[in-house]
Amino acid sequence: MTPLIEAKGLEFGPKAAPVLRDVSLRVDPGEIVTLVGPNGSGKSTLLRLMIGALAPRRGTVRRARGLRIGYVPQSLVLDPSLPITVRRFLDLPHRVGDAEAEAALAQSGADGIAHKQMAALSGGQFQRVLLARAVLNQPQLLILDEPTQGLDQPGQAAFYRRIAALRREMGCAVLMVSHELHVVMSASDRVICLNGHVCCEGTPEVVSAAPAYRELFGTGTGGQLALYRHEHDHAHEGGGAAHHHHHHHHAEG
Ligand SMILES: Nc1ncnc2c1ncn2[C@@H]1O[C@H](COP(=O)(O)OP(=O)(O)OP(=O)(O)O)[C@@H](O)[C@H]1O
Repeated sequence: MTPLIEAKGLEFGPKAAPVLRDVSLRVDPGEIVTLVGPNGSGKSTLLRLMIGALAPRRGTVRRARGLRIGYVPQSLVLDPSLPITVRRFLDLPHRVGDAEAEAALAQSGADGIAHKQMAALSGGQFQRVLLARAVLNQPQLLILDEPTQGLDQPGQAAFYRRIAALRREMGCAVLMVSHELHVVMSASDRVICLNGHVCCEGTPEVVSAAPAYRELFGTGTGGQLALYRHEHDHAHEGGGAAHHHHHHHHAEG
């Protein structure tokens, strides 16, 4: 299958302290790929390289010709002293028709709030409006950076169900960052565990059984991310089913 987007050998950040090293990643049409990894492991940076907002020091990102990407950023701060309605927000940066705007809001579960002020939205509504803006151009690839930050658990579950529904309706692929491991594991076709480099990747079953993943996230955390920084390279105990990338930059004990 021709990938929608394919990154090869990405390096980013200072040579002495790279943020990303030798990261390769592809997304095929229609699949849901989730990036997991500790804080500061380069997940947002990788997404920004994929959309072309950042340039890698080395490596390439190839996008399918004419690829339409819808991007939902990790956070977006709007100046509350600048009033703007949901409807007008959807006109940024390009004006859209009323029918289009309404359809996107409905698809994103944000119907009926077009007249509201952005500053007056709840966290969940705000995320759905960001999603509506991302689906306006009928993207073939939706890129979401921790889209459920600040939502409670039911809100998160509902948001991911909506993403799955959008994928079915629009046939788009999804590349997202999530810290919600149990959601990731149930909602993804493929999981990529990042820690400056790709530690392991594969189906949720394969990744959750991989030693590298277990070392990063532990097994007894009840689906919550362990919030420690993974400073050393994991040991690659032999025989794991996951596709391991070997990058031993320093000695392991
Ligand atoms: N433009 C940049 N140039 C150099 N370093 C950067 C740049 N942007 C981010 N970084 C650094 O890259 C590292 C990874 O940041 P990034 O936001 O990608 O991590 P993350 O995995 O998304 O983290 P979190 O889970 O906390 O959101 C951080 O140490 C950050 O300071």
